[in-house]
Amino acid sequence: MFEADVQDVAQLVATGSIPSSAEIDALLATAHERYAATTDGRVADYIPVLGAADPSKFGMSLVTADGRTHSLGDSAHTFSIQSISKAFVYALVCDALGHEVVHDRVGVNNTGLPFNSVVALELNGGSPLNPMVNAGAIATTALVHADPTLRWEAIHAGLSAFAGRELQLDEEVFASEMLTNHRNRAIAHLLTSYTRLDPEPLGVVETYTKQCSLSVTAADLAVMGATLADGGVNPVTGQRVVSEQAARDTLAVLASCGMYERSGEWLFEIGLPAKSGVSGGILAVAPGKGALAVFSPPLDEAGNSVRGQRVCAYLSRALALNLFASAPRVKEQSSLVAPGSHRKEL
Ligand SMILES: NC(=O)CC[C@H](N)C(=O)O
Repeated sequence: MFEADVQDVAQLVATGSIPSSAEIDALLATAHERYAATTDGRVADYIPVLGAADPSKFGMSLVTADGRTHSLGDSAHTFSIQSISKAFVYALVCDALGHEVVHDRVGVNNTGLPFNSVVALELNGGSPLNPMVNAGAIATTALVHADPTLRWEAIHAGLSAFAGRELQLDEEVFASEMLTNHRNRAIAHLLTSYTRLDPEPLGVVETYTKQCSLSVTAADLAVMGATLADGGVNPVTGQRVVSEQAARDTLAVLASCGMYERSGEWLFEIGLPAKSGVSGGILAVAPGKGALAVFSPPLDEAGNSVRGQRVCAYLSRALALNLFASAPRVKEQSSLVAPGSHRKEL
């Protein structure tokens, strides 16, 4: 899908080298121009208030792991973070409890099914399989704290630290989703029946819905992603938000599950850990380098922003960010090859 779309894109930055600020600005401008006229995709409306989003809004922001920010278009437009929150709540839980706890309760494998699938739970004996689908995210949110007030405070403070500013709750989105989140309530009850949720299920769904209703901009998301790219330290504020291990764990889960049932295609073609949300945000992280966030509400069938995916495909290629396209000299420095050793030619 994306390969065909970006076949004409030249790699403008040598693999392994650091692009200049002017190069990044020029590439963002080209990406914006290239995809501004795209009309594919549909705005999500199963959460009623999201259906009123302006499909023409289009913004992007790139923050490097050393804290340089580049933004374009509607990068300061606020929208609810939705499923992108799942990545950061997972990071906070891994930081506090260690990944083993979430691994036992949730898992790290792709379901191959839509993000709000009930069948996926039933097929797997009540295991949500991963923390990026709704079932796994609800189970992960439950691990933050058994007390609902402390649970919300920890999530609000944690996600704000990732963004480097205090994030606000979008009350309208929260109210709209609380009126219509019957499927998530069913999922939480099912998790309880499988003893995968300790606190009261509806209380956990309320916290989960709140975390999804936090208001962010593309610029915020890029800082949040750059914090993961920077091993858990927010490169703009300098604050350590989570451990290096928790940041690494999160990026690994984003690579396998962040784009739901399209995660395989995404990794194959774009080669970056990423997370999408139904309000139209996409965040792609280049470990050690930085993060790119795009906001554009029209979505594909899997619930991923259409323009967002295309911009990421374009910039991953132009900026040589694909993790699997490593430069030969990186290979020589790898600890897997002992210095001075020569592998026998096969
Ligand atoms: N994919 C998403 O962004 C889904 C999040 C949304 N709050 C839900 O639970 O359905």
